[in-house]
Amino acid sequence: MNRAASDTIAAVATAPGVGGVGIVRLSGPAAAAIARTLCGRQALRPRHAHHVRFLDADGEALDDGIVLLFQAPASYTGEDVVELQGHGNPVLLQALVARCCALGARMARPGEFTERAFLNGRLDLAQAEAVADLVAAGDLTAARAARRSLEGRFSHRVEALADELLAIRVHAEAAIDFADEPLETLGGAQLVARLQRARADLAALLGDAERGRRLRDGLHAVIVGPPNAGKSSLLNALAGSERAIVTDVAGTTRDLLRETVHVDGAELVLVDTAGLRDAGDTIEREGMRRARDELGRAGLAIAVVDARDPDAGRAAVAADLDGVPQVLWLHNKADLLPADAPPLPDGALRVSATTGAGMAALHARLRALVVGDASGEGEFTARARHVDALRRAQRGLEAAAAALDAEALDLAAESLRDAHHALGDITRRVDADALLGHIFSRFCIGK
Ligand SMILES: Nc1nc2c(c(=O)[nH]1)N(C=O)[C@@H](CNc1ccc(C(=O)N[C@@H](CCC(=O)O)C(=O)O)cc1)CN2
Ligand SMILES: Nc1nc2c(ncn2[C@@H]2O[C@H](COP(=O)(O)OP(=O)(O)OP(=O)(O)O)[C@@H](O)[C@H]2O)c(=O)[nH]1
Ligand SMILES: [Mg+2]
Repeated sequence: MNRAASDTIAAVATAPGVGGVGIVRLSGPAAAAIARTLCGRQALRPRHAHHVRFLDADGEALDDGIVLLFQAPASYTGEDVVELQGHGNPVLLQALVARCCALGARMARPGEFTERAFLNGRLDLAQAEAVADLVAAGDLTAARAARRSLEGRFSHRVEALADELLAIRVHAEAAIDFADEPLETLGGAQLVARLQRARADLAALLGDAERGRRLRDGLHAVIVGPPNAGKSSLLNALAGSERAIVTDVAGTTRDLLRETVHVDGAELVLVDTAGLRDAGDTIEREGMRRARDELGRAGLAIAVVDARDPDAGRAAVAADLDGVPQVLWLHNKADLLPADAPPLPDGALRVSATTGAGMAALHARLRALVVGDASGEGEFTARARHVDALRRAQRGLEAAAAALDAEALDLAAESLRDAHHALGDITRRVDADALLGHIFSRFCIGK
């Protein structure tokens, strides 16, 4: 496999705009030569910080800064990498990139450094995706989870399972060659037991990946309830700022108001909506229509009712909650309740959006709804792509188990292959050659 790139890429690696320091990164076979010319030096010592002047075509200094050379393969991309660390002025940094291009580099596409790291085997595909997730993480918990994926925690579990499926495939393929014999004599019981274990491992991995996906993508939570229940006040309390207009007039909110909030490390895309009731002018009715529309796409409904008359509130919105995957009932305005208030229905929470009472318990519940109750350990980020692949693998293993049950070995082997390939799609490290290698090394001697 020779995927080594022949061209050298350049880009500003730091965020756009003015900063203390700005970095231009080069990667590829000409990176070191370009850097030597640009810095006017005969040689650059790898992994050594040289303070130099970055020179323009006429030998004039563009800037002064630090140059760093990472020699292949010990670099981020696996190629020669050079960093030009200059002053954080975007005009200067662009001029440095232009100078690199004049000396033989070309502008990098978005993600191309990490793509090269993947193509050179420094990262697998899931790890490369985790780099983007780490950079985009909205808080420390999400960043920690993305870092675990980047370190390979998710990939290692996928690969361990892929290895086990490979072994099961090898066993099944071998048994096909002796199809005249009964499956029992070919270790059929062992095969079934192994497959059973793999299915359990896959189910556990799928659960963790689904939580990882929610950690990354956030949960789409729609706040609904009758007018004046305190929906907009709740949005403001969760957002920590006065985003929505709050008044004591029923029917204040009409438009949908969207706000991304982080609750104990879990991301929620909150949507405030118009109060639901059988009244209102044309504008309010359009607001309610939008609220119901939004509910149809929600992963969670946060149903807010007035704690002093929760039954009326529930009656007003219950019909609209059909089909919403999860519903959290909030009895708001708890501060106005008498001390001897009746007990809450199961799963409901009492809060006060204005005093903050009960908000800590609400945070904990929301976090659990997003990422589950699992302890912090083992958390990693995942993407919809990964969850889809794991589901495909799950369907393959189910089909394989059914085929084995019917002693249809050919079919079982085919489904096992589908499942194995689905896992391979996640890291893109499993390929046909690996299977062939295993099969030939184990079964072909003397045959
Ligand atoms: N200045 C700077 N800071 C940075 C990066 C960078 O590229 N440049 N990174 C960019 O994402 C992140 C760090 N990631 C990196 C990953 C690998 C290597 C690297 O050179 N790896 C070699 C050597 C390993 C070693 O000696 O520890 C290797 O893996 O062989 C460098 C940075 C965050 N901070
Ligand atoms: N005492 C008390 N008042 C609250 C609480 N939450 C909201 N309110 C008050 O209730 C009134 C209505 O609050 P909003 O947040 O506008 O209610 P809403 O559900 O968004 O109402 P609509 O947008 O009209 O559907 C305001 O006067 C708030 O100050 C609470 O927890 N305790
Ligand atoms: Mg409102």
